[in-house]
Amino acid sequence: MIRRLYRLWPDPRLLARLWSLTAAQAVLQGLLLGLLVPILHAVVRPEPDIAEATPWLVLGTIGAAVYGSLSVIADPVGYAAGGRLAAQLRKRLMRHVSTLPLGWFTANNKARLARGVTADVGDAAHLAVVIGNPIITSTLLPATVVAVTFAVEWRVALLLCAIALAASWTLRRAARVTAEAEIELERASADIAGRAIELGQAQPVLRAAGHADGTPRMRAALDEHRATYRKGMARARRPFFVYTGVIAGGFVAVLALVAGLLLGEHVEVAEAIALLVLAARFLQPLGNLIDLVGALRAMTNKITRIEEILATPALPVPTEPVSGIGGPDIELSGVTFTYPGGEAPALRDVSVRCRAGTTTALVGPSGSGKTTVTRLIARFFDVDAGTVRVGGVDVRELDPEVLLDEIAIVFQDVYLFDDTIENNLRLARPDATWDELHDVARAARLDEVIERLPAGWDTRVGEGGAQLSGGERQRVAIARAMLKRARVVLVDEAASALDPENEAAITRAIANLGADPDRTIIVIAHRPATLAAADHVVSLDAGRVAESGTPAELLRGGGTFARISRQSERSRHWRIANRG
Ligand SMILES: Nc1ncnc2c1ncn2[C@@H]1O[C@H](COP(=O)(O)OP(=O)(O)OP(=O)(O)O)[C@@H](O)[C@H]1O
Repeated sequence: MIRRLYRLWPDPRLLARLWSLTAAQAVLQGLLLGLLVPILHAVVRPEPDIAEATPWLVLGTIGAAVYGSLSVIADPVGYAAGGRLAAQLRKRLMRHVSTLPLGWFTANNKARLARGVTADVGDAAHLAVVIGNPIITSTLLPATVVAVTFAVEWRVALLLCAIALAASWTLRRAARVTAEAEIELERASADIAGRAIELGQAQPVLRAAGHADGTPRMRAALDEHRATYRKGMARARRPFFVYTGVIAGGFVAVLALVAGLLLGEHVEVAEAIALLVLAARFLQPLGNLIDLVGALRAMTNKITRIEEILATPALPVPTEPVSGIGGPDIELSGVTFTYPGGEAPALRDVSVRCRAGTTTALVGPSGSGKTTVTRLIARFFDVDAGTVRVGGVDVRELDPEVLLDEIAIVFQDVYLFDDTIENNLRLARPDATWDELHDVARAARLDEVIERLPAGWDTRVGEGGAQLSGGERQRVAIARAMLKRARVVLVDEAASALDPENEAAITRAIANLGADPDRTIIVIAHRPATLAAADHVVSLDAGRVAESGTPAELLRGGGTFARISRQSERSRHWRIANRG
């Protein structure tokens, strides 16, 4: 554990200093206890010899002064260490995270990162100081005491070694049982949390059925949780009792052995007293170790989570990156890709060519790989086989900043900052003039949204853009892409139903984006109007290109694309007829 902690910090000198001070104090304490032997030897006799005891007493006083000084030095070091260690580790995590592929930032991983950077790092740093020190003291002090005891009476020293072995075995068992009990408790807690969510979500149904306080399944989960908790606690406590028994039994054994040695005249009274004091100082820190088991486990979990993030491989950066592209054409050739941890490839041998200045529509059933194509172009991930080229350059050879400068992404669910519309647009180009802002707003059909807002351009859009509808947020993102003058724009058109005004506006906005002959657009299309306006359509199925060509060619071909188009046309008419 100590080694794992040490490896976690980029500059572990602070930790090393702190732990060396603690180690020095523990060893010194053990050695000072050893001085008891000659002192008691000189004093505990029919005629005490103070002169014989004096040098040892002086040595003891010097040792105590050194011990005191070490405490004075160690206290502020320990006090400051927690905060500094946390800051160091946070910096290391953030630096590593900034090198990870964008594809790593899934909702799950973002939650892991947030927990890692805040709670886990803070706790790990705090525990490194708060647990590291007692662990060092509780192991080094008994070890020094055993060494000193060997110098006095080897039989007692051997008995102490046997007690240490038994304690260590029980401690390991306690740790294992605690871990198992924790897993069981966690499982039962997750189950009960699931039932609680269900209880909340299903309230209307439950009330209607006269089960407002939950179904028998929910009550059974509660009972099960209670039983597991009781069983887990009882199981986890057992090794603790055994450990306490080992320590107490150990002391009785030492007492018996020392008494036997005294009666057999193998040791004198002074030595017997010293041996009992040494045994007491040996057993007390050893006894404390059991209290650290729980904290140690908590720390192991936190360290494992931090280590997992740090172990995620960074996006490889070329040694001599290409610093610019020619035209904005895009080419995927023979691309095969499986998501990290995924079982089947999301794309298999996919080849797609998008000429500069054209609009390509990606279509296909859910899960066919449309989003994956756009993610690979933006290099959220690297392909397993084949190449992705932007402007003729393999994206792996391109300077990552250049690639991100050239590309704008319009997600289905656009995230906006809780700021004004103006500032949300200026994010793309802070020095844009008012004319430019108005131009892009008009082209993205955002002008009509701004006109309706109470404070126009100065309207704050709320957390994540909550004040605007999904379609309106997409228009902001399209305007941003225009302002950025991105030559490659990847659009994931909103799949959910939009009101006719937003739908028409977004189709128009995408068409305006594509009006620039120096811009290539790839749009994951869900609307017939977008498909009809595309220069080229690529239809994907189960990660493969099923068909490709102009919309007219594909319609004539009568394949999947023609079928999807006809279906969506029919449902569109159906919707319109229903509205009417
Ligand atoms: N982050 C991920 N990790 C693992 N597998 C993923 C991930 N994202 C997508 N996949 C899988 O890759 C395959 C292709 O997914 P993709 O999102 O590209 O499809 P899609 O055509 O865009 O679907 P949709 O229209 O539903 O968005 C699917 O089988 C999906 O389950």
